[in-house]
Amino acid sequence: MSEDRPATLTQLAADQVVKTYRRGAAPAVAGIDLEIGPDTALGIVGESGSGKSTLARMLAGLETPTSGRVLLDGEPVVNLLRSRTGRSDLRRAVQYVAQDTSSSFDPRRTLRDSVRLPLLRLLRLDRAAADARVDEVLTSLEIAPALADRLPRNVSGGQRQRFAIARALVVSPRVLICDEVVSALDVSVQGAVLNHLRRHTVATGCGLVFVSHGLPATAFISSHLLVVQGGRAVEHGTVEEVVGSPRHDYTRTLLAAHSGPGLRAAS
Ligand SMILES: Nc1ncnc2c1ncn2[C@@H]1O[C@H](COP(=O)(O)OP(=O)(O)OP(=O)(O)O)[C@@H](O)[C@H]1O
Repeated sequence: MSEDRPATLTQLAADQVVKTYRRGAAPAVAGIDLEIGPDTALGIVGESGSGKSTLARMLAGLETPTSGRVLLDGEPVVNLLRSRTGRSDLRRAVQYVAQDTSSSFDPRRTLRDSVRLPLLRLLRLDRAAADARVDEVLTSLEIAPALADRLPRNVSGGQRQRFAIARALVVSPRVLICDEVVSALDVSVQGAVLNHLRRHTVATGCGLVFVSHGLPATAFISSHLLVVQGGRAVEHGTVEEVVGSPRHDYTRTLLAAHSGPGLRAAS
């Protein structure tokens, strides 16, 4: 890991993480280092099967590395996962939103109930304080309050995705991990969700990991880009560096495939 950044600014780090799902199989992630600070919005791009989701899930503590370590404030995440307090600390600090929200909500609870739940369970807020916080986050994400009283099956996929983001943000995580959260949305909704995410992370200093096939969306929202191929980081730098002067052929291929008006660095 780089030595030029004060350790206190690194919230979440991967230290040579490897994930091999089956003995003898090629690793899905083959030794990646990264650091996420409060000012970092790291976009992870690469083709299908390159290991992006595996890396994101390891960062969230949802997948255990075969070797290497994920560290939250310097503490190995595997240690945190051993105790209830540690798991709770990890969930407060790091939230993960997946692409497929169809099964991530309890079908019998209203969306408001689901968004409120982490406040009751993780932050131990009372019901009134939790409701006030839910309203605050729904408003910031421009979600119509009436939608929150519906069951998950009674809203669109795009609306459910916004509720999944609200449920992650409600506990004010220090790092938000978004795994292909806009890929299934139509273009106009994609833009709105990206704008909300960008505004929120910039305003609150929440670190962001944004996994996507889509280079334009990723470049828009990110301060840094990690380009992965076959489980390895082939390029890692600021958006300006990677988009402006790519050093690897694979990055140049990705950029050529996505050249167009939407591809620009986040300011
Ligand atoms: N639970 C699992 N068990 C076995 N192999 C897996 C598992 N999850 C992922 N893999 C394999 O690991 C490799 C990387 O998959 P991963 O989903 O991390 O890639 P990705 O870049 O996120 O792909 P996509 O963009 O298609 O989601 C692939 O070869 C995949 O088949």
